[in-house]
Amino acid sequence: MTRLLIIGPPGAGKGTQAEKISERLQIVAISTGDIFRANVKGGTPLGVEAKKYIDAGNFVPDSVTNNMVRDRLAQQDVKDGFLLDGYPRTSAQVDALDEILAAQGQKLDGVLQLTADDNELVARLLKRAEIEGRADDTEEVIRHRLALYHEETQVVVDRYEERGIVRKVDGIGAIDEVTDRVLSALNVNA
Ligand SMILES: Nc1ncnc2c1ncn2[C@@H]1O[C@H](COP(=O)(O)OP(=O)(O)O)[C@@H](O)[C@H]1O
Ligand SMILES: [Mg+2]
Repeated sequence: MTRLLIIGPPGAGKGTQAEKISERLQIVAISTGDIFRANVKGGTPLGVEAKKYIDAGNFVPDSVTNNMVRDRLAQQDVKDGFLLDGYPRTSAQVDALDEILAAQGQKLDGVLQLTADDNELVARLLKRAEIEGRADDTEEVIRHRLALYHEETQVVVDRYEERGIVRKVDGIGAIDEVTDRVLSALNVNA
């Protein structure tokens, strides 16, 4: 049973690496961004609410996001472990996740921090925009999301660092190279 988070700025490769880790460790990867985007696409009430924030590169409010994660972590497929991608992004979300897990008698095993410099991130996201056409992958919105990461999410890393559970991985390089680094940081044989 493994309970992990992957954290890093937009474009660091969280989604890319989360897929590899979840396959290798046989745990479910949960991306809050993907869940929101699916709801936006499906026109659900949650999606309609979330869209206003996401399109502008802002965070969906903590209360909405925390409730969504609480519901998701109550599902059966999470029982063998999980890898959260894109959550928590604020200090209040760290508290909420602690509460959600404590209520189940659980806690986090590790936090994987993926790093890359801003210029690399912008370049990757502009390229992703060509492929996926995400509404929040324009240069202006990307810069705003990076600023928000530095302002709001760096503190999340700091809080987990105090607990001594952060494993930092350089996200620059070929995808497979980064995966090897990630797996060795998790003490998994590639
Ligand atoms: N190691 C890498 N080198 C180059 N491009 C990468 C790498 N990892 C991911 N990418 C690309 O960068 C973009 C952002 O990756 P993604 O996994 O969606 O990041 P995040 O979920 O952290 O925002 C994607 O288009 C992906 O193909
Ligand atoms: Mg992502």
